[in-house]
Amino acid sequence: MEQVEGHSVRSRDRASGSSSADTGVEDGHTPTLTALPYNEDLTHNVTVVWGKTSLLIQHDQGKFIWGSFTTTMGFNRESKDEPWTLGGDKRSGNGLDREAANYTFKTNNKTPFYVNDIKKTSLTENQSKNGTSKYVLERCASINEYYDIAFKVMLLGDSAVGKTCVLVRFKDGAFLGGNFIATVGIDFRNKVVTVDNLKVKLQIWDTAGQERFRSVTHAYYRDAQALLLLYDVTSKSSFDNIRAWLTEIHEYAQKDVVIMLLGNKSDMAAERVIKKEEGEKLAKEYGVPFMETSAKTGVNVELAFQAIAQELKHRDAQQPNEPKFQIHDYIESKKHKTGCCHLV
Ligand SMILES: Nc1nc2c(ncn2[C@@H]2O[C@H](COP(=O)(O)OP(=O)(O)OP(=O)(O)O)[C@@H](O)[C@H]2O)c(=O)[nH]1
Repeated sequence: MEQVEGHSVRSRDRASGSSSADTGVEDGHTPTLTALPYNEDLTHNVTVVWGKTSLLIQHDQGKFIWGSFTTTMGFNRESKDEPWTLGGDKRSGNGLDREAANYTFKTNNKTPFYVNDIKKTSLTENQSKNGTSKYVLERCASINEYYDIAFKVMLLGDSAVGKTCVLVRFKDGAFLGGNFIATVGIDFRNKVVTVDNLKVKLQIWDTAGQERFRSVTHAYYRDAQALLLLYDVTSKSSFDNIRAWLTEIHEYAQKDVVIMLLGNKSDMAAERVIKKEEGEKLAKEYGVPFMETSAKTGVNVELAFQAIAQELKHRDAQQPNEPKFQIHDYIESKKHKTGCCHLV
């Protein structure tokens, strides 16, 4: 059976290689998919029930995350640009997660809104001076989201290059600062992106960079349709090891796997030891697309995954006489559109 982070399987699924019916079970919830009528200016009364996410994480990842908690919302929206990310605020847990309360949300979201689970400290505490409330949307962002096709993507690279942070930035729009906690083994998150009006689910596997987990992660290579290979622009060894990673990839991955090289932590200008040109040169040598990213600022993170989704979708739908999708051109065209400040 397909391993599901928590999302229903509704259609063709390249990630599992099979076609599956809707299981109806997502993130441990059994969602009720009753569409609420669209209202330009919806106000939702939400009952907040605390503690479920901790149970979920315990179940999903086998660990209890103590000391912090964030809002979790189950909802449906057309794209990640919909107006739900009202701001970000991570706080320490202080026992409030045993409380229950009624909060009111106001939104002009155009898509039906489903509430499965909302966690927060206190609404009054989080009301900013101008009266708007702040919420962090995490984990359930794509709950209930329909998709047409799915692919497996893997994040690879040395320990501490920022794989988990890049994934969290892409999935939740947040940065995991603070103490570094190395990934143990392998973990994954799903995210649905839109490519030419098609919903493409990316099942993204976050691997442990530490050598001792290598044999575990090798087993997952062959199922991946795309690999994001990361180095840290402030770490020469992580850059030097890219060649070894590519050798492993050629040994264990599918022959036609899509590979993209990412130089992460581009925000750390003062500590940088690897020039952007060096990354470009290496990528060119191996014929793979390249960009510098920052999980901290978000620069190019979305673009990297979007480009992968584009490439995979086009490959899947490719007709024999059709010209191939040019991922390099796509990246360059999008980079230029983001303007001066997002270029690296
Ligand atoms: N400044 C900055 N720090 C980052 C960035 N990405 C990650 N970090 C930090 O780098 C450290 C390692 O990040 P992780 O994402 O946990 O690294 P990883 O590659 O998943 O590590 P493993 O799980 O051991 O393979 C953390 O302390 C992050 O906060 C970034 O883009 N900029």
